[in-house]
Amino acid sequence: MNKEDNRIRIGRINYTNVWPIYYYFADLVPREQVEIIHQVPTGLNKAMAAGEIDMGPISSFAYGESFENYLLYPDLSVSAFGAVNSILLFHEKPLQEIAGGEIALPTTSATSVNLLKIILEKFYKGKPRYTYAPPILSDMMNKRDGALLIGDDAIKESWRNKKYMITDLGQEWAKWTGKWMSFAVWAIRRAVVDQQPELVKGIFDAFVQSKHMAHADPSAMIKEAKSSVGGSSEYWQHYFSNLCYDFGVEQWKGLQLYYQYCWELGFLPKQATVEIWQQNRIARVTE
Ligand SMILES: C=C(O[C@@H]1C=C(C(=O)O)C=C[C@H]1O)C(=O)O
Repeated sequence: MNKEDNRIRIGRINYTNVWPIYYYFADLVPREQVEIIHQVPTGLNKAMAAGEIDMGPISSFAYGESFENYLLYPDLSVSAFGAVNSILLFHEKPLQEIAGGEIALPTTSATSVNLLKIILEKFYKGKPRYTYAPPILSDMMNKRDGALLIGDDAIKESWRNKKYMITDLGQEWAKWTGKWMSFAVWAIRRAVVDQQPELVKGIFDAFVQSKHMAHADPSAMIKEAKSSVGGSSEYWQHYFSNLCYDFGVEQWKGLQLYYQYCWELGFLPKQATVEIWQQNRIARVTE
């Protein structure tokens, strides 16, 4: 809660990928009760862990790090089965040849950097050296074999790119596992669920309604994405309809496998369990 005015503090990833869930949201909740904080995923992950925000999308990896403190909303995520179009590795040589090389990772991401490590280390049996860098492709590729970008940074470079091979990590994950991948999940601090159950429910309903409204008629959202980020209407039509904003059994199964691999490879200290908020009941997801 914001100490001065008691508003609930809600994160928002400042990439286009979350637009459907927010596009109508502000009109559906009492404005005096919510404050929206825009940041890149790693910023939101840290703010949630520090108690500076109360709920919102975080990297699914960050949920795996702090799952004891959070519950997840059902029906809300940024997921894909196969290509995501905005989680992209740029590289000069085929993956087999760079799996032991130098890779630049963006400071904006937590889920996708660990997903890339799983792909290169577990699936391609490599052991690359990683360096973290701000998401600027030309700098990242300086003396490196590959660079990962996420969100709008990845989208814009995919439009400009004439130089590199591009690997979509969602596609790689589906190829090796046959599973869904959820990149962002909607977390709520457990204490907030206890303190503000009605508001937690109202906010959930508003997010879900925004998602349905944006899906039913995406034209205004597509027009705005085109004017503020660039690209064509066809691009955004495909981008939004290709991403999945639901969070159900298929997405949970994919995420459980991701957490298992993160644990096996030592990226997470414990195997995370997915616990879902259900109108004040808690459901633990098991396969
Ligand atoms: C689909 C995307 O997923 C994002 C990737 C994240 C990560 O790698 O930590 C976190 C949140 C998501 O917004 C994207 O960035 O385009």
